[in-house]
Amino acid sequence: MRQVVLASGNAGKLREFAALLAPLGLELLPQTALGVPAAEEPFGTFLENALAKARHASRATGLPALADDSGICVEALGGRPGVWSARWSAMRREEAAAGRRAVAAPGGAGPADTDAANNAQLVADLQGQADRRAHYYCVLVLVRSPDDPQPIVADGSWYGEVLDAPRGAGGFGYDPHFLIPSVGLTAAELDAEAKNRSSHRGRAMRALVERLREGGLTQAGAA
Ligand SMILES: O=c1nc[nH]c2c1ncn2[C@H]1C[C@H](O)[C@@H](COP(=O)(O)OP(=O)(O)OP(=O)(O)O)O1
Ligand SMILES: [Mg+2]
Repeated sequence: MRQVVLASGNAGKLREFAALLAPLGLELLPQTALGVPAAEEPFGTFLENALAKARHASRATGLPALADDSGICVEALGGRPGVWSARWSAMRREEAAAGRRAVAAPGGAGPADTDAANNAQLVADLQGQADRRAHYYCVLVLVRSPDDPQPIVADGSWYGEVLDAPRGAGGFGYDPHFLIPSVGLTAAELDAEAKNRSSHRGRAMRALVERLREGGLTQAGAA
């Protein structure tokens, strides 16, 4: 296996993957460069959404595909935004309009909200809340074909706290509001290498590489 489609349209993720995967000698092709439209991600688990994204990109291109589904899970919000992270501000608007907490599945193929809107929503949700604990979660799924019976799966978490006031210009998404207490910096204040060393995505990627080294891909005839 040399060419792999990256089943993501998120520029922040793509930058991080380029660094994380450089040592593997794989040629990574962002799905956007191949004209693959965003997949639906309607499920209530990160795993199911990642699998759907990987299959979608592999089916569209005929290539192996790697997908990432990730989000921020906040203790005081019962683990939300979670799988709704990319569409959190729209989700909360819909809930407010409906006057109740939504039970429906996450956002389908609708466009993600801007980071600024999602961050503002999260800060508003935590107004007056003393418990700031949160973690990022990332699951990666690699399929060799759209019908691969043995998807390779790895995950990772990164623990921190949500800050009201943003700090830092690196990273993407919720990073300016995500404080790592042990270093006293937000994820957006870390340089790219430092973020990859400790992030949910970095951990998941290293676990995935471990799986690949165990023989997953070379045995499967996709080389
Ligand atoms: O390291 C991170 N630093 C900050 N924010 C992050 C991170 N990792 C995930 N996140 C947030 C961004 C987005 O609000 C959601 C992912 O949503 P998710 O559906 O997996 O990605 P996406 O829609 O942006 O792109 P795509 O589905 O094409 O990969 O979690
Ligand atoms: Mg998405």
